[in-house]
Amino acid sequence: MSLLLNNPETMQKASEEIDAIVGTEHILDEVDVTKLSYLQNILNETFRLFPPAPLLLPHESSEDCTISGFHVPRGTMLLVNTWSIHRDTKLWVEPTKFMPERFEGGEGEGYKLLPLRNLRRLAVAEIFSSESLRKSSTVREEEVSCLIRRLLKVSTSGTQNVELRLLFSILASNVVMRVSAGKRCVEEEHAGTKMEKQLFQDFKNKFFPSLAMNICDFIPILRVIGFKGLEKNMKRLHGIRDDFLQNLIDEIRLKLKRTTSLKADEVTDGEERRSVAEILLCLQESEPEFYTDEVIKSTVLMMFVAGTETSAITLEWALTLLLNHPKVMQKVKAEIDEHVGHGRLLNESDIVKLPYLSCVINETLRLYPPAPLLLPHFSSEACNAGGFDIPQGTMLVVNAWTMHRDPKLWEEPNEFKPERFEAGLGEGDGFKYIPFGIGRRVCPGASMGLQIVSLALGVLVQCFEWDKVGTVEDPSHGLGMILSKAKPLEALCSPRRDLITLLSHL
Ligand code: HEM
Repeated sequence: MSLLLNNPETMQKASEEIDAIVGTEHILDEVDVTKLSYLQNILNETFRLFPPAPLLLPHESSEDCTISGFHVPRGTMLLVNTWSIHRDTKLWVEPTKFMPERFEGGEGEGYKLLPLRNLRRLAVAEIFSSESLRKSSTVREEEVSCLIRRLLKVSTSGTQNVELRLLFSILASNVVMRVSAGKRCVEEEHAGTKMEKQLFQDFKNKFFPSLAMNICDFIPILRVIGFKGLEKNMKRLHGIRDDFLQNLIDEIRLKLKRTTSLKADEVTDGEERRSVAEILLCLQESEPEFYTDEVIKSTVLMMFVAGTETSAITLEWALTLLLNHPKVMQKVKAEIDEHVGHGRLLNESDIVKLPYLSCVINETLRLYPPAPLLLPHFSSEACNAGGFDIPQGTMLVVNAWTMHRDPKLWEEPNEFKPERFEAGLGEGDGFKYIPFGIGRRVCPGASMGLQIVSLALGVLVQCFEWDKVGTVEDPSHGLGMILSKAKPLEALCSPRRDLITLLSHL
């Protein structure tokens, strides 16, 4: 009540909601309360700012356990400081401000009320570690083989013009979906059918909201004043995504129950590869308060959204650049022929032996970083960046695109010259080349993204002859927060003669 008295606009908005939903015919009752989402946001925000039990009640660990990386012996008294979690600047935008709107669209229900830093540590240790990456290599190799089979099917009768954007997007989405949730986004049996396009479009609509939604991440005021019915659309989208993700994890939970009652350590130590959702569901058994369904859904969602288009777009740009630079294409091919040969398909363990292929991918990411403005960052304290005083709580947008093409930092910055990466990046060069961001919020999936792109590009060059459809493949890019090619890539493709025998066995 005190907060409402001090915030008359919020009071007004709450009373308008009650008038609209309850009306003046009867006194508001408990059934009405469930329909009053803004009122509930006010309560959530009040609990966040003034939790009645800021230290919760002391808990005693009944057995040895690990909480967020800390070993907690049996019989330890545990105090949870809700007050500081709820006012942590790394978790909340303007945490001391009373803003019930922050809970709109379900935001804050799950992971935001949890220590995100710990979740990130978990992500790095369990999901993106080199061991997890190694275990998921078969997924990437199988999906790349699927792509090759598709290309082979259309091109065995002779050189064919193929549209690659959809194929690359399906490849990346299937890999990320299998790694995160254990199943494909589109099954191979639907390859090339209308059903495939429809299924994939449905997937995209769920996880890649329109430009309007992205714009509001960068210009938050648009959320408050409303932008093209944005608030309504976001709520609708949140509902659709949430149903999809909940069904997905319920399905996995059921499967886990049916098969075995594995414990998390058995799951992570074993050789068998398990999806991220499966690992988290097993951890849920021992730490249900931390690994809630909300946390699991958020983690899987984050992987879909951040991992699929970025990888697919990089692959599309890389092949575009190779088509426009036949000498570079030739050099990549020669490297693969020398180190892998024609007797077997290139696999992930070959990538370290292909430094020039890596240079091509680095140079692609320099010229066309898929997230040219990275993600918006927020200054948790006042600082000075590049000579500018940045007050605490400022939204910072880093323009990686400009840095990657700055003539003070790069020689002939607009030229495609993979050789510039041959000597590796020197100390401090990391700050001028940031396709994955840098620092604490650096992309945790960078290694996985690089593996997807390197493997797919390497195998495409190893198995097929490629050519442009016209004289030059148009390198212009579209508008948006994600730097995709303006015109989807089409190319002429035919199987390499030397590899016909190998390809016929795929
Ligand atoms: C070539 C492929 C990729 C590129 C270029 C890329 C790039 C980026 C960039 C620029 C950011 C923001 C960093 C910042 O603002 O400082 C980011 C964040 C993120 N990326 Fe990637 N990414 C790629 C692949 C992946 C993959 C495959 C995954 C997981 C499956 C992934 C998961 C994430 C996540 C979860 C975040 C958010 C991290 C946070 O907020 O702390 N990315 N990525």
